[in-house]
Amino acid sequence: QGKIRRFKWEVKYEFKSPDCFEKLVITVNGKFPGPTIKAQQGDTIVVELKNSFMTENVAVHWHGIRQIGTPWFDGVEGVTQCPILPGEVFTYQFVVDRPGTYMYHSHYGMQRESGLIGMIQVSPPVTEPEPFTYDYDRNVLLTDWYHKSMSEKATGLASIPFKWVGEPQSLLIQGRGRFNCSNYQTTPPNLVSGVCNVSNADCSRLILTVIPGKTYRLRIGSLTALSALSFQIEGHNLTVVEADGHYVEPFTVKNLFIYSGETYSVLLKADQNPRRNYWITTSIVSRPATTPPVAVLNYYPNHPRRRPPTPESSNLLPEWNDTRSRLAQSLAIKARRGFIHAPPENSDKVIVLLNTQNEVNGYRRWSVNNVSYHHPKTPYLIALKQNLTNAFDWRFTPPQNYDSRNYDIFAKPLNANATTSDGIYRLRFNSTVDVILQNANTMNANNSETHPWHLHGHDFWVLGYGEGKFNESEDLKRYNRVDPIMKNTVAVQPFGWTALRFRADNPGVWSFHCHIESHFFMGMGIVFESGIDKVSSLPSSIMGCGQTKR
Ligand SMILES: O=C1O[C@H]([C@@H](O)CO)C(O)=C1O
Repeated sequence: QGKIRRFKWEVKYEFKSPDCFEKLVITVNGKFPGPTIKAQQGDTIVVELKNSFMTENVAVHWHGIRQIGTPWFDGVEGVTQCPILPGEVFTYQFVVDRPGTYMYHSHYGMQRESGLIGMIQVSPPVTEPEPFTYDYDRNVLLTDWYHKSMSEKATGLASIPFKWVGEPQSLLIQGRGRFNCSNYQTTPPNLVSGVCNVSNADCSRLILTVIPGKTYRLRIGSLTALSALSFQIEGHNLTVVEADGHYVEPFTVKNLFIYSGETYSVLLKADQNPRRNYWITTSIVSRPATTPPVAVLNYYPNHPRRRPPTPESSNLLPEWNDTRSRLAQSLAIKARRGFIHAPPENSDKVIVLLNTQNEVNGYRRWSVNNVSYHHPKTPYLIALKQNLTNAFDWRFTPPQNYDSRNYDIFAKPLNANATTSDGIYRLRFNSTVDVILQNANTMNANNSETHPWHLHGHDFWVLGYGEGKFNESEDLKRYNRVDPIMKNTVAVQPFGWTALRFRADNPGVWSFHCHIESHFFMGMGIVFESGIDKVSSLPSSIMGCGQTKR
């Protein structure tokens, strides 16, 4: 029987300068990133959330928490709940059932990238210690940062002509980065006037102080809006021990690749020359962009402000387009011996999901099997449970086995027109489902992007990755059926495929989508339902919109 941990949160906008440029930032109780939730496996988390925005709705997703028995508190506006209106208080209540590193963030429109983010640390029961030891625990939450508002970006994506959000202005480590203010005078896309002050305390360099000889567990999470990242600490190795709440057979990296929606725990031993400090960097990979923010690893008792003797740029960064190295890390991640949950031997169903960039009525969109997703006005969970048969397109069966065999993934789509729908994928309760995420060329020649896919309500086994088009007769043989890691977020690489398997054993309605904020907004997602008849009666707090309006 766990403890009940109660939190009272107020979310609002405040002026802050996380990268020295002042803009509106969402804070939780005045903090950005929000407070860390610390709990033990089996505890119940109760968050009383007050929406103090003047004009915006909100909903908060507890990323990686499966919400077993509480599918209505998954926090996805349009899927599991009506949005929380300005001035309202909404109470989330759920059990954290597994130890590990998780995150929380807004799941309303593109609001996540305005700053409603934070971390969740769940410790195991004392009788089941973790299979590694460390002296101290530190959060390293990574984000990319834009100076335009969420509304401006979302409006651009939903306009004709299409206005792409572009690359972020900076990267933040624990909410702090550094924009080169002089760029505002020189670089055309950044010609915006505003307060940019390099001596603002909000953007002072993040200092991670370590005691020589001690071991640190860095809980690294990424909630970027767009960017895939590499994280590195000059002169130090990082030993990966956890991914998305599952223990990893330890392996060592110099550059940790991390996609939006993923968490990793790495062990850092302070075993280098203690008479100096070292650069900590993160950089964008898989897109040709550079905005390296730099933090400092400070060896106690050196002065935290003492500059490392090397240039900031001396920390070796991977090439942005080195897909092979990223794939190599993904392939190196295996479940830890002694903690392997073998996947079911066979699946009941295989769903191939072809990821394409398209147009729908002249609007630029992303589609899955040629269908671009949009939220209904009445959340699915309520519509399905209450049998509201005209709340969304119940008759529509998404093309689960869309014939992608003849689709040329290396070319721009021949016919780029897709359709749009709010139809869902209904899965037999307790069935085992394989999903093949198949990447393809975008609407630009010779271009394919990285997409981190996040599944709500479940963890899945990552069975395999590959380059090119998935080929059943060949690639099935390459699946890892022995010690695959379980995760909730996994990347599909440019022109590649990723295969995963999960058990549809959590009654509810669950979103499965690209964790790139603008891609989901542009339709890159689907919804799974299973076991709706096993969902107990819904709390009235999630209602009040669409057909649930009284
Ligand atoms: O969705 C996207 O749109 C742009 C580009 O494809 C538009 O031409 C881009 O880089 C995306 O990720």
